[in-house]
Amino acid sequence: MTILPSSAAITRAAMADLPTKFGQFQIVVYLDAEQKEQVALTCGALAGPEPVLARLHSECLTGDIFGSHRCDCGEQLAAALSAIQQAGRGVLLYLRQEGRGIGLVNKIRAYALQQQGLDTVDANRALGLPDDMRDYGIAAAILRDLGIESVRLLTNNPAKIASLEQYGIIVRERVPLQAPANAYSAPYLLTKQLRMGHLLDGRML
Ligand SMILES: Nc1nc2c(ncn2[C@@H]2O[C@H](COP(=O)(O)OP(=O)(O)OP(=O)(O)O)[C@@H](O)[C@H]2O)c(=O)[nH]1
Ligand SMILES: [Zn+2]
Repeated sequence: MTILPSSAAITRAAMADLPTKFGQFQIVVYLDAEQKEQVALTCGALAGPEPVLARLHSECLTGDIFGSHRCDCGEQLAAALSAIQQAGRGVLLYLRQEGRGIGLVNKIRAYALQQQGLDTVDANRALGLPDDMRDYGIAAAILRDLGIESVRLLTNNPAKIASLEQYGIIVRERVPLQAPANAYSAPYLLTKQLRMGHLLDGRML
């Protein structure tokens, strides 16, 4: 495997304690090269060779903030924060890659197409956009800044593991993070399972 240089320029801009309904975190805010605010929520002492329980969470305004049933993001976010607190040591990166990197306007355009019957992959393609535009160079740079060399990654997405490893972070273990499907999210989760290679247990529909 070729290790890509994780040259993403990030600056540690601010840091404070953040008590939450899940437990005590520290929030660290970074600025990336585009001056976008990227966030790490940390729990416990992270530096060193011992693998750290980690979640790389891509921004989903509709799921994370509004409780949308179209996707599993909000539930995954809550489950990841709980799991990190339970472990007593871990990190959640909140990455500003809305809509798998296509942004909110395009994601909502893709939702409108999904309303007409396209699935999440074909909706992106109908807009002339890639299935997934995300890059994990910024995530790798933040993990490295926190002194993290290897992780136990909370994900169902093998592409996320491969991409992070390309930037030189060792993924020691995949920790599944599966939210229950509902009537709205089931077709979306089925597409992720069948067309995007997500490792989801059971039948979605
Ligand atoms: N383009 C597009 N993006 C979506 C859609 N639904 C959710 N998203 C975005 O997808 C991202 C979350 O990606 P997921 O594929 O659910 O999860 P993942 O992060 O790849 O994989 P996990 O680690 O297993 O959760 C967020 O940025 C969401 O805003 C959709 O229908 N179309
Ligand atoms: Zn979502």
